[in-house]
Amino acid sequence: MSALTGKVQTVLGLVDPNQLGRTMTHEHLTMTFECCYFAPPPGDAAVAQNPFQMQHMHWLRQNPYSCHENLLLNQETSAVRDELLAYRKAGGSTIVENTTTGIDRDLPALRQLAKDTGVHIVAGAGFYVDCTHTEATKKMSVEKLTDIIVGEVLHGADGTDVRCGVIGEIGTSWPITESERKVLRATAHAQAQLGCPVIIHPGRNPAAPAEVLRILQEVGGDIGKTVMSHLDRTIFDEGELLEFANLGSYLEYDLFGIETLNYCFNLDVDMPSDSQRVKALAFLVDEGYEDKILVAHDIHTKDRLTKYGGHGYSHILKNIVPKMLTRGISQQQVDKILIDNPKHWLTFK
Ligand SMILES: CC(=O)NCCS(=O)(=O)O
Repeated sequence: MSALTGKVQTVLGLVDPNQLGRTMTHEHLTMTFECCYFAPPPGDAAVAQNPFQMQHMHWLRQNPYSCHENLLLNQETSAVRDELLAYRKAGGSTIVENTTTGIDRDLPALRQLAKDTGVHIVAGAGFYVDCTHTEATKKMSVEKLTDIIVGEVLHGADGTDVRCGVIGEIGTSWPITESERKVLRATAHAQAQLGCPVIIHPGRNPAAPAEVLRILQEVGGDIGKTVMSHLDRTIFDEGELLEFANLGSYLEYDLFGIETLNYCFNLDVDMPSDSQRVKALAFLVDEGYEDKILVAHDIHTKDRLTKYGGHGYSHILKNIVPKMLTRGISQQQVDKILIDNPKHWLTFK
């Protein structure tokens, strides 16, 4: 039992879990994604230089990672503030901000956004994928990494007194690297000490999510308090999905709004449409997993902001929820996905 037990930790302090309301469990409000820059298709170098014009927006949505400027969400704090006010108007109340070390977490900005908008913001502790680990990070022991993560939750991160309320998104690649394995072990140790929520970014392979859970479990991680993100681009076969769901983590569909034809990070993947995502949720509900489902947009590039004609942070509340209700998911089940499941996950043990 600690001071955190039974509470949720936001960037403005501890709150009662019943205050959270509708929650997006995987968003970014300020970050950079230069680590994942992907060269434009042959012949498209010129448009990639300056795509923020109406006639290029379709290109940008099909090639979001091929324009440097699009990867700088940290330049859009004012637009994000407006988005959060719109999110509240649409009935949203809480956002879990998954930016970790390696993709430019900005805790003072998050605290200011929470103050300006009244949205509860929960910040993430820990480290993103291997290619963003510094040489110093790669050399750290599991014990040192654990101390850093625990400190980010108990005392504040990045030299601030802003405390993180979840561990993650913890980044993993496929295959999982040695440095990422150490971070995963540290995550499990920190979770065992703190009783806190964990959220994982799996590598882009159907075997990745289960392998991450195996590593966490091996060193005492609490799988029932762990979210597996990005299932919409990772596991496609229904049998494999059920096998994974049976392991007991939360199941997150968090790329709502992305309808890219060619997924540049894994061309074998057919990125699902939002309709297909809703179908996957309905399937999991039918199979009895309604207590484990979470949803979000994982906004991490500029083009997805309403300022640039994108879907914004209110898309699920405004468009996806009505669709869910027409596809066999009841209002009570929607409320579980948006309110109850996030609340249970985010509450410290
Ligand atoms: C910020 C982040 O990691 N987003 C996920 C992008 S991915 O293409 O689904 O890996």
